[in-house]
Amino acid sequence: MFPAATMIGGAMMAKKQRKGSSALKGMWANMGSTIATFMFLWPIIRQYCPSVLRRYFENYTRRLMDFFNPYIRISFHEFKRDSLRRSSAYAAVEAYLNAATSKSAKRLKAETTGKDSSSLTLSIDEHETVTDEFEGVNVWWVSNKIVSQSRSLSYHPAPEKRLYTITFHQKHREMITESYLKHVVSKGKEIRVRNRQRKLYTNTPAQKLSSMWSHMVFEHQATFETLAMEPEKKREIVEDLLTFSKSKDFYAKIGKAWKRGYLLYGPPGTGKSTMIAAMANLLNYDVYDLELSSVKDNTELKRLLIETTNKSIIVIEDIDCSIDLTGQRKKKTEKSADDQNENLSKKIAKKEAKEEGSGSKVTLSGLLNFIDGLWSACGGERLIVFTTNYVEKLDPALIRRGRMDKHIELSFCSYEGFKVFAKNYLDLDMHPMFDAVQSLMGETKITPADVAENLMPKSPVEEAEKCLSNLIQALEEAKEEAAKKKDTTMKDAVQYQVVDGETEKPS
Ligand SMILES: Nc1ncnc2c1ncn2[C@@H]1O[C@H](COP(=O)(O)OP(=O)(O)OP(=O)(O)O)[C@@H](O)[C@H]1O
Repeated sequence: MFPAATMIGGAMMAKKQRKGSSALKGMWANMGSTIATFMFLWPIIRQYCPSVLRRYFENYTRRLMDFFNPYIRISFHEFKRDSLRRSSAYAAVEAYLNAATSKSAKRLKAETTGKDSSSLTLSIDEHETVTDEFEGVNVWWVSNKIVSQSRSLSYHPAPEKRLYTITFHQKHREMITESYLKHVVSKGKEIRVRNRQRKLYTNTPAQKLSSMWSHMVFEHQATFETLAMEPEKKREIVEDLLTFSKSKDFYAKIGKAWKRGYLLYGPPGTGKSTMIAAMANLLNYDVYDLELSSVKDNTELKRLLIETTNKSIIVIEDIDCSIDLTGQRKKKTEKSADDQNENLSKKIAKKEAKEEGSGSKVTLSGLLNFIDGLWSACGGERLIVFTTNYVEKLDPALIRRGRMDKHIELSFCSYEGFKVFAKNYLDLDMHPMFDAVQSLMGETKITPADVAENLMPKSPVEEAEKCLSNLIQALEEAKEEAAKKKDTTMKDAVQYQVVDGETEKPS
């Protein structure tokens, strides 16, 4: 009895379900044909419908669809609105997606970027959708591209604007906006730091208008290990740099912008530029090599500063002859008597030639503002490095502590410095010829650049002894030269006394 009743009930249920599903099918079929008819008619409506009415209609259709659509979309645009600066959130999302989802994507872009230029980096191709999962919730990311048709945006470096869009169900809104997106951005930033390919930027005048940063990959191999310098001094500089890079909270606590100024001074060829490269390699920073004579005025200087990124070194080389920082353009330099001044004259003349063309109007106050004005506090983790061969020629305001926090003198090569070269260039820790080098270095001056040049093997088979004897010969020549110079100076002084004597007592 019971099973029979169940069977009848089951049959009735099945009949009801069949009826229901055929009604549902009919409804879908009707809806499908309505949509098809509408889509067929829409171009005709679009053509004859007045534009105001059409916009009104489109607007309401979108609102209606949004009302029924349970999915939320958030976009991350490559460039901030009305800005040439790349959005850091976009860059972080890009890095995150490339690492997290490129394995599941079906269409990928391959580029030779990254630390090793021989290896390929894969990233999601345009219009590709990838799924990511976070705490059991699925989200969908799409990579998009908008090609700008507007002529007014022709100055924009990228007429194609890229964006990433994330779509998720509205019931996960809180979790996605408060946890997931933070997770994506922080992970993406971490990945970027790990894969960072450091860049060397320089400001080049764009079509004689204003200068813009352009960059190339920074591949200088100098490190503090290869830098020839007294070990104690080197350790102190390395500690100073590392302490700076870890002091974000300290700078915030004392209310100072997170930046530090370094003044590197010393004769040509003593390793100022080499030290900047070693600094960048130690801290993994980008380098902005600022050519002041190409900067039109203080406003442009400010803009260039704003465009620099965190974790960077802003370098102004040969600051003493970059531009006239006293308010007046430097006059053509008179021919100086000694070698050092001759060197300075050449540098100034070269910069002046550039200035004549560019007409830089950057002033000392503009530069001081650049270093520690309000704008300089934008961003953080930046080193500002000035180099000069003639520290005494600089305006004290420019290099006072607080602006240039650390003054580092790079001087002639010491015996300790030579030992670093011998180890790096010749793989020698000790050699009987070292004594001769040490004693000559105590008697005469030689720049690290000259030591490097002499120790460089001139052919693949040249032996270490030959390189050392080249250096000894160079040191002996430098000693002789110095002695000759001293002799001439003394003779001149004696002559002068005699002439003086004669003037006092004419014969
Ligand atoms: N202290 C050093 N350690 C290692 N190499 C050095 C050092 N000083 C100079 N050199 C070598 O000499 C070359 C020139 O040095 P560098 O350009 O750094 O000198 P500089 O002080 O910046 O000169 P300038 O004042 O003319 O710009 C470098 O390529 C490097 O090989």
